[in-house]
Amino acid sequence: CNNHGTMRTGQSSVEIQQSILNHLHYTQAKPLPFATRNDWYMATAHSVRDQMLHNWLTTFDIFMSSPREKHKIVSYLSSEFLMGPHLGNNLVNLGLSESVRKALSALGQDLEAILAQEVEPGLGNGGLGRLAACYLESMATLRVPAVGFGIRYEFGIFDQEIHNGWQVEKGDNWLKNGNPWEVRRPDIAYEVKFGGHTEFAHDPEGRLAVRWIPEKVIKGVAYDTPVAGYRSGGVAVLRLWKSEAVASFDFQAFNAGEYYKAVDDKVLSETISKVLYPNDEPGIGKFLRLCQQYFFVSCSLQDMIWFHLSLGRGIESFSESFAIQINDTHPSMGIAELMRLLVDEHHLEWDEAWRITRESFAYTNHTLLSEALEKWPLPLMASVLPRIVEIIFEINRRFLDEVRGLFPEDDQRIARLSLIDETGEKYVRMANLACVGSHAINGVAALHTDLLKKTVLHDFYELFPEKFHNITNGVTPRRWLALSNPELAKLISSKLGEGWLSSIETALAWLQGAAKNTTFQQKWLKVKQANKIALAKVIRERIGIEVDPASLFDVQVKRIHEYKRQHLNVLHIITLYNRIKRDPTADITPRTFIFAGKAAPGYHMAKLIIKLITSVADVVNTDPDVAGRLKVVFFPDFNVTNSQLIVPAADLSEQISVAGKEASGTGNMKLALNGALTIGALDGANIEIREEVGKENFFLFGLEAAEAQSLKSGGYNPRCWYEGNEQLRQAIDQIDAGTFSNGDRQLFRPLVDNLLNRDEYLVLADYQSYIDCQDLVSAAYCDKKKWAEMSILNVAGMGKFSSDRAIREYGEKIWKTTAIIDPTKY
Ligand SMILES: CCc1ccc([C@H](C)CC(=O)N[C@@H]2O[C@H](CO)[C@@H](O)[C@H](O)[C@H]2O)cc1
Repeated sequence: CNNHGTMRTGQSSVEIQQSILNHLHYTQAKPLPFATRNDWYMATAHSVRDQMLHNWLTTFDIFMSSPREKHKIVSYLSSEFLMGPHLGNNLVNLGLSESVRKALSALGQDLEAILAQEVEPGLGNGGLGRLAACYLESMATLRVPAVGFGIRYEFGIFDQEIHNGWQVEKGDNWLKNGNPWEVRRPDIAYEVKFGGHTEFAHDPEGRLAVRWIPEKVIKGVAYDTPVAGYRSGGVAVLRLWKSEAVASFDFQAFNAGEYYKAVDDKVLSETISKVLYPNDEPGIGKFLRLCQQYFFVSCSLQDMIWFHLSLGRGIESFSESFAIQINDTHPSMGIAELMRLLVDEHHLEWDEAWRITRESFAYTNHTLLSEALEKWPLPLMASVLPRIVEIIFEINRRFLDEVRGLFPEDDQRIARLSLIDETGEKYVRMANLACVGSHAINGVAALHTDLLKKTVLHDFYELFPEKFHNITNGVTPRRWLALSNPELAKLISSKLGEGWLSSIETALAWLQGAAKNTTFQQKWLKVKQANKIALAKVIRERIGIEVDPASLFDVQVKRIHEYKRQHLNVLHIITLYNRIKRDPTADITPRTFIFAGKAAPGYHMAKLIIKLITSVADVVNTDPDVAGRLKVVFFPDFNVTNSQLIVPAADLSEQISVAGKEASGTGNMKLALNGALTIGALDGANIEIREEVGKENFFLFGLEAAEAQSLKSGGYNPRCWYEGNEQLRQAIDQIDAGTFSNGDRQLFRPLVDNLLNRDEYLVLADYQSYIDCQDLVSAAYCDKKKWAEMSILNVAGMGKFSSDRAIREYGEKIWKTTAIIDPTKY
């Protein structure tokens, strides 16, 4: 027993049984006969949490007792962490699944039912948020000292319901039953200033300094959630900030009978961490979003400085303690905030402060969509964050002086590089601030990083080529294989033995040897079939559609966005439908098309695409000529839990964004890791997946990024492609004529107009190549043996796409961190 108090970390099913009963008694305070399903879930969760907190405190001790300079802490700043449900994943990573299953069944409880009790924390929109979660788990697995800093939104991403074919958003009150995985830290709280003005003043030591007199001060309180590594004893921490009023009750106002005023401050203050913004592509930034971004970076940096100084180190060595990664531009105000803290509060000279800041920060870009680069209206930022704007001006003045030195007379370049966009309304360019204030900049896939250097960040690449790195995304094989597809994981273990889950980079390739083995192929297909039958059951129960598990499960699951081209997928479905209508005896490979994904509430074209999918489904699914050979399903409320259900059942992975638009994609990796074959263009990480699995095991179609770019800049006229292709024309005419909308010709007019007149994402240009490629897929699927071989080779080629590999690269190329070795283990 160590100095962490009584031993509560027995791992035998009997000890766990006792621990669960203890928590039911001492934590849930529920007499056994009255325990609800949620009480059993909470008690089980607390028992598992005990194990993780023990590992965390043990790891922390090792960290604190190891020589200071040896370890740098990674601070991953992200406005989103899409963690998914914790219990199942923690059981896999701690190796407790079987003993907890046994303990619960001894107590008359079923683990599956308890698992289903957990409400997932949907604190993210999509790729960016989920990547942050996979990276935290890999940092814990690799024992890299790491903290994920973010916002504890009270309401996460909305729950999606489909009413009459349309998306309807429902508030996500995920904390309604409480959250057993977090620990509130009332003693870890920081004040954050907003509004007001700045003035020069002499500080107590007589130094002239700038003082920020805020109009409002908000308190940020930390909530810690441990993130377990896979069988490494490592633990990372997710530290999320909740906004609260400094004084949660104004007694004077109350006495004066102003009851509302008494709690005014409380209500207002709590608004900052109230809800996640459901957009995954930036629009004009909202005031609250700006406050959210500044709030969590200020709390996080104050917390890092406090910890650094508590190690007895001087502020000047701050960058040796922390490697700060900003997840896209959302936390980039941290650069100006660290300057404010170092200059105004710790009285460092500007240059010294700037050295520390640059050495500390690194920036990851996740999107190429130019309109996606965040920029804040200067007047808004100046009124909310007056001191931050002054610092940004000073950073800009010094930076542009540097640039003028290198490129005299090149005013265009100066204007493009400036942190302030002065073309029309004045804006602060957050990507420019991120590039100037960081020592490293990376894209998330080879093509993406290349395009960053050539396009949106070209000027910065010319200025700081040494800063640019590529680190292709990765996903954790623990959640996305071992947890969501245990039968496939077992089958792989039968070939690779144990341990491969923490070294898939090297281990998975060994599967190649079994790809042609008939027995192994049959077992492989059997596992896939079982996953498809399980999904078919859920689709029948939740959506009321009967799908055939023997059909090809064709899956497109991701946020709804025109560049991801869900509507191109629909054009294929209509084309197949017309083939059957033309000749009902035609030989069609039966397919079940499964779509899932949320549309940003204000993104009307994306919502119309959902309506198109559900409308085509209503016609195709009930057409007697089709006779069930085609089924179209829109699976509602795509989130981590539902993704874990759908991904293992996929035969075909739709990665059909137009080349040059999808930065990387991570769904493509999860689906291939679960044996799906990919149909895709040469976009994002598709290119690297195709290289790793073998060109012959990938269904490629479409224009390449350069071709797409030149077609667009060469005056692309989509109407020509429409007129030049009978099948395409018929499909679009049907949508326009109301074939899928009970004759209503207005409903899809905006979509048809867009396709015929703009088609920014080259749907019509890529249509025929896509259809031809899909015909190859249908033919290939009929040869089960060949398909099984290709599926096995896809999984064998997924080693590179482990988030462990990506984290190792960040450690080597950017953070210069080393893992915390557990002396007891080695
Ligand atoms: C301001 C609103 C907002 C919110 C999120 C974002 C993200 C950058 C969008 C996003 O999730 N990008 C995705 O990031 C993944 C992880 O790197 C990539 O795999 C996807 O290609 C990329 O679209 C932009 C703007």
